[in-house]
Amino acid sequence: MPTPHIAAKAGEIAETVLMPGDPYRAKWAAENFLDDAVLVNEVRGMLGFTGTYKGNRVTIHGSGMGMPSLSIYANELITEYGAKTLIRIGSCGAMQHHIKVRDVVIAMTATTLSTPSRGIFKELNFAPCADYGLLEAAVAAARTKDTGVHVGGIYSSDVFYDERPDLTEIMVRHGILGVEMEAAELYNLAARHGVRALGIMTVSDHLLTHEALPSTDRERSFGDMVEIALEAAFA
Ligand SMILES: O=P(O)(O)O[C@H]1O[C@H](CO)[C@@H](O)[C@H]1O
Ligand SMILES: O=c1cc[nH]c(=O)[nH]1
Repeated sequence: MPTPHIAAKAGEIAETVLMPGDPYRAKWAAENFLDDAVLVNEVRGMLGFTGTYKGNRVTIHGSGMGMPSLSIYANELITEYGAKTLIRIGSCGAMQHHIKVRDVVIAMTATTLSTPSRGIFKELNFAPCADYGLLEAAVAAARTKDTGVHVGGIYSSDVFYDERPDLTEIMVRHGILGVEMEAAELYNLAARHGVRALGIMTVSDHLLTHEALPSTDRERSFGDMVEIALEAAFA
């Protein structure tokens, strides 16, 4: 400590870490939802802040996009800084007609074609799984809000620009709620290290209707999701 990718000193990272893909979403969330937020990392522009929420210490740290990037930050946060609860606060593309843009999706599990853990699991099709206590608390927190909430399986993709309409059709037909790019490996790492993890995503675009929010909204407008994550972490 510090690590190759995180410059925070010992004790500057909280046991509870919220992880958006976007480092500027981390900044916005820290400034708007934490008290006394302090910048604790900016190596490579991957911003991390530590502050408090209702008196509880929290770090909000970017993961970057994609499972290899998330894997670097989550590994270092867990093994070097002692993170015990990691909640992804992400965006996703909806894959079902009953899900609307700006609804919140809470991931029980995440289907993949591959993850950075494939080399460890080899022939084993390990089922990445959310922490049930966090999941239950997040659903309860979400039910207190007006936002639509959906709980189920998502797809963690290695690509944003997908060239497999056949695969999308299969996932839609099997009830996958949405697509994002990090949750499966977060769940794999949490299982490996015995910590808690949950993925909460706000729908930023729709694969079936082709609606899409602008990047500024993806950075600065997903407040319900941040509050759901914070309430779940300390329930
Ligand atoms: O908005 P974030 O949290 O980055 O999440 C989604 O957005 C990125 C792609 O635009 C990927 O990281 C995907 O998982
Ligand atoms: O990975 C992602 C994230 C948001 N929207 C998508 O379509 N894909």
